Parts: sequence; C-alpha cells; structure tokens
Amino acid sequence: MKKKRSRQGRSQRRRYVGLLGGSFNPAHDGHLHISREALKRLRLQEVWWLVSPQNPLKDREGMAPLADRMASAKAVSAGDRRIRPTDIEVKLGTTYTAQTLAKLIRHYPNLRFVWLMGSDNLIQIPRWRDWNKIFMLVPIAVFTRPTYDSRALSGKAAQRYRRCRLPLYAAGRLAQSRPPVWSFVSFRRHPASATAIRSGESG
Ligand SMILES: Nc1ncnc2c1ncn2[C@@H]1O[C@H](COP(=O)(O)OP(=O)(O)OP(=O)(O)O)[C@@H](O)[C@H]1O
Ligand SMILES: O=C(O)c1ccc[n+]([C@@H]2O[C@H](COP(=O)([O-])O)[C@@H](O)[C@H]2O)c1
Repeated sequence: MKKKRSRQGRSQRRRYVGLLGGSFNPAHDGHLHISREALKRLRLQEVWWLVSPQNPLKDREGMAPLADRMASAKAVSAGDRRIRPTDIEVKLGTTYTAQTLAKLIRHYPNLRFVWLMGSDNLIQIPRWRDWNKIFMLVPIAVFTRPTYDSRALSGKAAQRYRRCRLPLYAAGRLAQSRPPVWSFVSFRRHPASATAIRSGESG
C-alpha cells in the first residue's frame, strides 16, 4: 500500500516537456500556434524551442546567425512563460536530433520529453541521422501544416510506424505513452512559414 502511494507521488511530480526543434529563421506565429496546441492537447507543462545551431540538411547560406534567431525566438515567445527558447544544442555539442534527445534524456532524468514537429518534417525525417532511434526514444507529435499532410501521412515514416499511431482523441495520453508512439495533431492549421517571411510575404 505504502509502495503504491509513493509511486503515484513520483508520477505526479513528473514534468512533461515538448521539444520543438527548428531553425527559427525567423521565429513566427506558426511556432507559437503549434506550441500552444501542444501545451493544451498533449497536457504539457512546458515547450522548449531548440533553436538549432545548424540544421544538418539546410544550406548555411541565408541562415541568420544563431544569436539573431535566438533573439527572434525570444521576441515571439515573450508573452508565454511556458515556452522557452534555448540554444542548448550548442552546450550539448549536437546538431543531430537523435544525439540531442539521447543527451537531454540523460541530463534531465525527471523530465519526460515529447518531440514536436510540423507535418513537413514527418515527410523528411527518414533522411535524418538515426531516425528510427528518434521514434524509439520519445513520443512524437506531428502537427498539421498546410499542403504537407497527405504526403506526410502516406510517407515512409507514417507507414513504418502506422501501428504505433495514437488516434487524435487519445493525444492527451501521448506524453505518458511508451515509445515508439506518435500522433497526428490535426485541430487547426496555421499558414505561417519562415520561407514566406524571408521572401517578403506575410508568412
Ligand atoms: N505553420 C506551421 N504549422 C505547423 N508546423 C510548423 C509551422 N511552422 C513551423 N512549423 C514546424 O516548426 C518546426 C521548426 O520550423 P522552422 O523553424 O524550420 O520554420 P519553417 O517555417 O518551417 O522554416 P522554413 O520555411 O525556413 O523551412 C518544424 O518542425 C516545422 O515543421
Ligand atoms: O538529425 C538530423 O539528421 C536532422 C536533420 C534535419 C533536421 N533536423 C532537426 O529538425 C528540426 C527542424 O529543423 P528545421 O530547420 O526544419 O526547422 C531541428 O531541430 C533540426 O536540428 C535534424
């Protein structure tokens, strides 16, 4: 009886943290939108914006300095204390997500992480280093994004992990679920994109 109570106590103290990795070149309302959706729908306490030193698949040309991207992330998230921009990958010495996650899990044994990404990245994730390891390490929430969803849901990653997909109505349990597990969060789309902002469209 005593043992049961203390186990419950431990799980109540657990904090669930969403990780939104990105270039944030610059940060925009789309990032804010999916972070708030994640906090609410996945029942998270915090979302960390992992402002990437350099996306291994993106060109260095046109990539603003990390300090500028951090400043933009801080400005956009300023109104919401649950959202925390960080350049922690610099301190961890990682640019590959699988490595970042392995280190974060080791450094923060009392936190439970969930990887957050837009549906464009579900299409691309099979090109990431050790991508299957990412599915094994943390639950993954994929957010709806204009134009990408149907390709994402018929793509290699969605197909390979189709049996590990939690339906939307169960997304509130995603953070506590044992990987591999993922969910497609399709409540409301947001049209913003950094590419559009850089090219002078409204984003
Ligand atoms: N409007 C959006 N809806 C859903 N997910 C988004 C949206 N904007 C960004 N994301 C997600 O946020 C993460 C970080 O995105 P990133 O910083 O690359 O912005 P981006 O707008 O996709 O940039 P770019 O256009 O330069 O590729 C990625 O997982 C991306 O899919
Ligand atoms: O690990 C990889 O091989 C890898 C390849 C491409 C992108 N990522 C990560 O994916 C996240 C989204 O990147 P971006 O540039 O699309 O915003 C960011 O955290 C990147 O570090 C990771």
